[in-house]
Amino acid sequence: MIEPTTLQDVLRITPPRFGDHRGFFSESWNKKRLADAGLILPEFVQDNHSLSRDVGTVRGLHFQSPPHAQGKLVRCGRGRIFDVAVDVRKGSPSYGHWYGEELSFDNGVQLWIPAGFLHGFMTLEPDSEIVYKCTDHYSPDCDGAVKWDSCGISWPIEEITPVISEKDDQAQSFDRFETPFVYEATA
Ligand SMILES: Cc1cn([C@H]2C[C@H](O)[C@@H](COP(=O)(O)OP(=O)(O)O[C@H]3O[C@@H](C)C(=O)[C@@H](O)[C@H]3O)O2)c(=O)[nH]c1=O
Repeated sequence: MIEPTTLQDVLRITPPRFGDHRGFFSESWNKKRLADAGLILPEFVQDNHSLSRDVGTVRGLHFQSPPHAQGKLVRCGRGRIFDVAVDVRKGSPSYGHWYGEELSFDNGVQLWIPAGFLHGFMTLEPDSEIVYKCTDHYSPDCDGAVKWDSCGISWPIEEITPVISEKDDQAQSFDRFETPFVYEATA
């Protein structure tokens, strides 16, 4: 099932799961199935997987600038995360707006986040894992971050100090961020 979100071009994808007495089987990515449903995504060239030990770990908000901008197809492999996209396409009607949703091992929901959005997440269970496909390779020279708490996002756990990387702690705030992305209206 492919569903819109409150952000144009960010999509929610829920692949079917076939359950039986052993557990379930699911095609977590099937290019043809999505194309048959009308969704043709750019080619994926890298798969990423990270583990976050503590509840309240925040990674983000990240982006890669052109020419190595990345679209990401994100899911939770274990545990639960609150995954967020922020529209930073200059000229977009929803510039600066964010969308967040709980992705979990149990719900199997995926988010398609195209280039032009910041991406980040907060873990809601210990030992949560995120798995995501990317449309461009990692490019440290194009890597950038915006401070996780500078975009007005309503994070689900507000009462704890998040576990974050030094890089994310020193990230620029959203009001100083000069976006390298430009909105291109789709038909
Ligand atoms: C992102 C990335 C990192 N690395 C290395 C660099 C560094 O030594 C180590 C950890 O990198 P980071 O601290 O940037 O990892 P992390 O904070 O998990 O970064 C990720 O966050 C989420 C929210 C995203 O959307 C991703 O695109 C990516 O930016 O892994 C790669 O080798 N390839 C990659 O694609």
